Parts: sequence; structure tokens; C-alpha cells
Amino acid sequence: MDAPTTTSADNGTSGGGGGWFTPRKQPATNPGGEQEPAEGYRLAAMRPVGRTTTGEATPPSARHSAPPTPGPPTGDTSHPADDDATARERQTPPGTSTPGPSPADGLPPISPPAPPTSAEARPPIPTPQPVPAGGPPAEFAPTQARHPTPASAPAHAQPPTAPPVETRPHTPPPAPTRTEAPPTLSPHAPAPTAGPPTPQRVPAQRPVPAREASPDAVLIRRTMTEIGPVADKVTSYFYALLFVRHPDLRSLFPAAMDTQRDRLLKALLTAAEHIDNTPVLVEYLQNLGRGHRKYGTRAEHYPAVGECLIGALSKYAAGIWNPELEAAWVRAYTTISQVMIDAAAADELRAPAWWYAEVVSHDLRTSDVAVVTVRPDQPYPFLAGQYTSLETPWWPRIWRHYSFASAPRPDGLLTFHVKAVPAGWVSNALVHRARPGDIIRLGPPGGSMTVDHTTDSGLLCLGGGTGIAPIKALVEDVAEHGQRRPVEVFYGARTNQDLYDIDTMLRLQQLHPWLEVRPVVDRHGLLQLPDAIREYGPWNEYDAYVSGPPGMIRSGVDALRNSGIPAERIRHDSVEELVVIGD
Ligand SMILES: NC(=O)C1=CN([C@@H]2O[C@H](COP(=O)(O)OP(=O)(O)OC[C@H]3O[C@@H](n4cnc5c(N)ncnc54)[C@H](O)[C@@H]3O)[C@@H](O)[C@H]2O)C=CC1
Repeated sequence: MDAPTTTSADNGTSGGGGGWFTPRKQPATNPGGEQEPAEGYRLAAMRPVGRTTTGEATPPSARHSAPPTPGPPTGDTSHPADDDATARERQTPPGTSTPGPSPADGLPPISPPAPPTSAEARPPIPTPQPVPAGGPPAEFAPTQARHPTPASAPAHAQPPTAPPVETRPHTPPPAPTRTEAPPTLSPHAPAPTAGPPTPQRVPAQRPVPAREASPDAVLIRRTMTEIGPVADKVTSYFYALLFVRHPDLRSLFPAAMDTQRDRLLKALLTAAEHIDNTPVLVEYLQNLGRGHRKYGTRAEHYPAVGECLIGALSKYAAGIWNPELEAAWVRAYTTISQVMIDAAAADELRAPAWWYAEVVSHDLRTSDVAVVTVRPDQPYPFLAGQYTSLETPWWPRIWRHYSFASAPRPDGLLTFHVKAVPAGWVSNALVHRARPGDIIRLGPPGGSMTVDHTTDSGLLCLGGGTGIAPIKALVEDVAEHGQRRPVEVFYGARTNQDLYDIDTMLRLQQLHPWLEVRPVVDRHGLLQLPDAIREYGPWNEYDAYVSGPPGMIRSGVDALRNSGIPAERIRHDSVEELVVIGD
């Protein structure tokens, strides 16, 4: 899969135990029971453990629970799996949207899979085991008014005009001497803190110790192999089942479900497939669970998704499907959903589900790139290198990811670099329509491409196109920590004109002697950004950060590894990359 295309840094993906496949019609009093078949064959409906008997954690305030309805009431919805993809700026052409699956849309007919032969054929109900959701919740922040105040903060400072950019030869500084233990990407590494709530620090890549796959993992992977050739059909059938059986959930998804539609399923399947990689999965799913709050996802929604997941899998893996396989999936989904539910519940105690933010500055740098600065309606804690999800008033419930282009600032303003991509709904709105005074919504921060301040290793940063945004934030972060660790930035673009933020980067270079910025402009496709780092080095004592288009990340990671940087010291936003490490 391409990277970054799932919440990456997307980060994210759970382990732990805990069952919540419980009776559909008796969630409050029979948490261990089985579901009665309804509408033909169904798995047991599910109720999360550790929640209230209604399955809904009591929101601390209306601000945390009631989804707003910004913009025209189009009926559009957000995509619960959007967080899994760092699909920044990639949007569905407005003219090609599909208003949700239905039999009339050419989707597979919704014929329920064959019922089990007996109640005994059902999978055993796993024992509920609440999963810790990231430590004790921080103090609850009082709810604030949802109406943002008029803009009054200064706009984001503009960079000076720079002279024409030339790629200049450079001798890199000597490799830094490590004075502390190398930065660990261990799943148990402490999360960096940026004030409550503490964003999860989820390294984008982590090696998984080689070990024998668990029996459940073997069964799950067998299913994945079986459905691989018909993945599209599984996806269509899954959503058809979900929306036909649970029409109330339709409003949680975008009206246009074409290119976005498989994110939820993809995230679930990816997580299940890597169910053995518990620490990584836990962090990923916690991030995913928190991110789902802004969609209005509630604990009681998860059983429906689980039912339909199993329904779709059992239909398209019918050749190998049996009670043992089903039980493995039930256990996996139980774990996955429980972690997400617990994380969302814990997050609800310490952070809003979303933030409103007012555009205070809009700087069109090129014909298709804008630098947009917003002021959140209340403090927005994040770490440099992270990203957020963003919704405009013109496309309600369509969320896209953008990285913060600055380290946290004293004035609380947040800046994003947005490139309008062809037929991109959100990106075109942000570049060509947004103006100061417009109100957008922000989801929680996510991503693990953050600086490890416990080491003085050098930073080797590759930023391609608007991928330079988080790199700039990382540079500012290093500067604010007052360290003198070498930072080498390779800023790639297809043309000189595309180096829209070079002035800012050169200004930072002037300010900081430890910073080296090297613009790399494509030479007729012969030299691309990753090629440039091969001309310099050595890099074996550096931590690497890669941000840009998926192809650039792939070839950048290859080039970095070839230059001697171990995989665990290369960070980028990509959940698929994250979870496949170690396979
Ligand atoms: N806006 C944001 O906050 C962020 C955006 N991104 C991603 O960065 C990308 C930026 O897109 P554009 O500005 O259009 O970049 P672009 O397509 O113009 O490419 C930027 C640089 O990457 C190189 N590159 C592209 N494909 C490559 C490949 N296959 N192999 C090697 N090098 C390659 C190009 O040569 C160029 O130097 C988008 O995919 C976006 O999702 C990533 C992080 C943050």
C-alpha cells in the first residue's frame, strides 16, 4: 500500500484482550451472552465492556458529544476511518461521488450468509478484559463556548523574498556523537508531552520481533489471502450490509464513499492482520478511537460494524470459513474495538472531540499552494511533526489531514500548507475559497513524526512539496529546545516555483548555524529528492524524517536505509508501513 495513505502516521494500530461480542438485544444485563440471529445470519451484537450499560459513555458536556452541523445541510458525513489514512490533500472528485452503497448502485446483492447450523457452532464469547486506554485521564477541561471570537491575533509572519535558489554543494557537518542511548522506538517508550492532553507518540515504523504467529493471526491471515482477489467486493458488501442493516450509521460516513469508502474496513483488516503486534496495535487503535470522536462515533456503533465485518468476510471467504475462523475474527475485532472504545472514553474526559478554528491569515504562495493560519477556539495541544484532520464549512463531514507547519506557538495559532489537488474538495476550498474569518473544524492531533529530545542525534529531514510543512515544524522544535544538534533539510520540488516555502527555510538557516537547508529541484526526472541524500552523508548517526508524496517516502526510506540509517530511526507518516514492519 502507498504511504502515507492510512492514518499513518498514521499511526496507528491494538492488542490486549477483551470481548464484547454480546447479545444484540440484551446488552445491559447479559454481557456474555450470544446474539440472537436477526435479519438472517448475524454474529452476536456487541457491547463494549467497561462502559455504561447503554454502551454510551456519558459525555462531559454537549460540546463533546453533539456533532455540529456546519455549512449547508448536505447530509454528508465524516468517514470514521479517515484517521487511518494520511491521505492529505487527496480528495474525491466532486463529480464522481457515490451517495453510498445500495443494491441499485451495482453493489453485490445483500443476501445474508448461510446461518450457522447450530448455536454450538458459534464462537465462544471471550471474557471481557478492559484495555488500558493510555493511563489516567488528565483533568477535565471545562467546556468553553463554541462560538469563536472574531479574529484579532496577528497573522502568521510572512517570509522575506529570497534570491533565486540554487542547489549548492555542501559538506555536511561531522556526524554527531551520541551521548545517550539511541532513541528507542520501543512501543514502551514514553510519550512526549505537550501539555494535556498528551498526544500519543506512535512511531511510524517499528520493528516487530520475529516470532511465531499466534493461531488467531494465522487464521486471520488465511482469511486475508482468501479475500485478497475480491477485496473490492468485500468492501462493497461490508458497507452495503452496514448501511442496510444499520441505516442510522449512514450519516456517520461521507456522502461520497468512493475513494474514501474502504478506509474503515482497511483499517480494521490491517489491525486484525497484525493482531500479534500488540503494543503497536494498541497505540494505533487508541489514536484511531480518539480520532473517531469527531465523527460522532459511539461505543454502541462498534457491534454493528463487527457484525457486518464478519458477515462480509464469511461470505467472501466461504470456502474456508468455519467456526474456528469466525472465533478468531470475533476475538480480533473484540480486541480492536475495545481498545478504540476505551481510548475514546478516556479522551472524552480530557479533550474535546473537535475544535473550531477561525482563519486569520490566508497566503496564496503559488497558483495552487496556500499557507493558511487559524486560531482555535480553545488551546490545541500538539507536538511538532504531528498532523490534524480538518473539515471546511463547504464540505461538511469531509475531513482531510494536514500537518502543522509550525511548532506550537505562544499565540496558539496553527498554520497549514495546502496544495489544491485536481478535483480535491477540501484542498481547493482551502486554497481558493477560504478567507480570514471563515470557521473550520479540527480533529485531535495525531502522528509520531516527532523529535526525540532525549538524544542529541542529528536530524536528517526530507520534505517533498508541501511535505516540507512538518519538517519546518521540526526545525522550529529543535530551535526552541535550545539544542545544537545538526539538522539537515533536503527540500524537494519539481520546479523552482514549487519551492514555495524556501524563503522561510532559508531564513531559519540564517538564524541557526546548526541548520542546513538544501533545495533539490527535479532535473527532468533524472534527479529526485531521495537521490540527493546519496550525495551527502554519512548519515548513520542521524535520525531521519521523511515527509511528502507516497512515492517519495518509499524511495526516500530506501535511500536512507541504503545510507546506513536503521529502519527504526526513520520516521514518516504511514500506518501501512508501520504495521507491515516485521512481516
Ligand atoms: N500539506 C501537508 O501538511 C503535508 C503533505 N504531505 C504530502 O506531501 C505531498 C506533497 O505533494 P506535492 O507538493 O504535489 O509534491 P510533488 O509531487 O510536487 O513532489 C515533491 C517532491 O517529491 C519528489 N517525488 C515525488 N514523487 C516521487 C517519487 N515517486 N520518488 C522520488 N521522489 C518523488 C518530487 O521529485 C519533488 O521533489 C502530498 O502527497 C501530501 O499528501 C505530507 C506531509 C504533510
